[in-house]
Amino acid sequence: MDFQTWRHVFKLDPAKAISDEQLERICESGTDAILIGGSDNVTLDNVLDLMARVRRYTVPVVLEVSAIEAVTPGFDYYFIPTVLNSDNPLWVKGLHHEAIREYGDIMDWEELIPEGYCILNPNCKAAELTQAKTDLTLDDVLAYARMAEHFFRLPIFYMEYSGTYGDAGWVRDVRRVLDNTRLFYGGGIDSPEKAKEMSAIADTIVVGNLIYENIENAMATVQAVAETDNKSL
Ligand SMILES: CC(C)=CCC/C(C)=C/CC/C(C)=C/CC/C(C)=C/CC/C(C)=C/CC/C(C)=C/CC/C(C)=C/COP(=O)(O)OP(=O)(O)O
Ligand SMILES: O=P(O)(O)OC[C@@H](O)CO
Ligand SMILES: [Mg+2]
Repeated sequence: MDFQTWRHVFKLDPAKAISDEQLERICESGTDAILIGGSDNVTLDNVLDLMARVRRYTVPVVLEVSAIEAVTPGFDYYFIPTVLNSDNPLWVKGLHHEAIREYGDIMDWEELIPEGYCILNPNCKAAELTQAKTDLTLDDVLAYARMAEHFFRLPIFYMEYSGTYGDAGWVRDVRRVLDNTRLFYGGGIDSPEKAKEMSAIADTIVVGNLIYENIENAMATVQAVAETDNKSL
């Protein structure tokens, strides 16, 4: 299992309810992985509950850590966001320092995958929580992408438009400046057409809210990505 080959990922929010039947469809959909994460009300109880339910299936499962108290063993990977466009150091490296003080001795570093987030929707919860500076120009975003790849050498640069569909032109320009860092795109994918458009550009697309809003469309994004490649960029 290697996250570097993933093209489609579903993000499940531990704070939201999902039926067993819907969860089965998501886990057996052919998606490359299930990412468990959210920006608020993430507790150890709801993470453990969702992990146990997803573990019935063979799909890889990742915890995207947003709260230290909800970290628990049993995941294939731990994705750790650092918000590059926040000027509050807590969200860049502060909580990370605290968590490494707590778990540094027992950590399997191979399972820990840092993600350089650039949050671009000013109205999403994650932007509000982390005080992200979202009034950015394309040049600002390109600089964050280059910083992720060449300065911090992060394996993932995540363009986060959570809740709204992003600018495909910007995503394309960012993709063109990245060689080794993988570009994740997430936000507002609510149809197979949008999944196709973004997966023709980004390395990996993340589908979140749609799971809870329109499960049929969510399922259709998997096939749409399977039919799309991003080789011609
Ligand atoms: C015991 C054991 C197994 C230990 C394993 C070792 C391990 C993994 C230790 C943890 C190490 C570590 C460095 C942890 C980091 C701790 C931490 C809390 C870091 C801060 C992360 C961060 C910047 C969070 C801010 C919020 C954010 C960017 C979340 C990402 C997910 C996201 C944007 C979800 C979307 O949110 P949603 O709820 O859907 O809201 P909207 O739809 O409104 O956007
Ligand atoms: O919920 P949506 O808008 O699909 O966004 C997916 C993901 O990027 C959220 O962190
Ligand atoms: Mg969400």
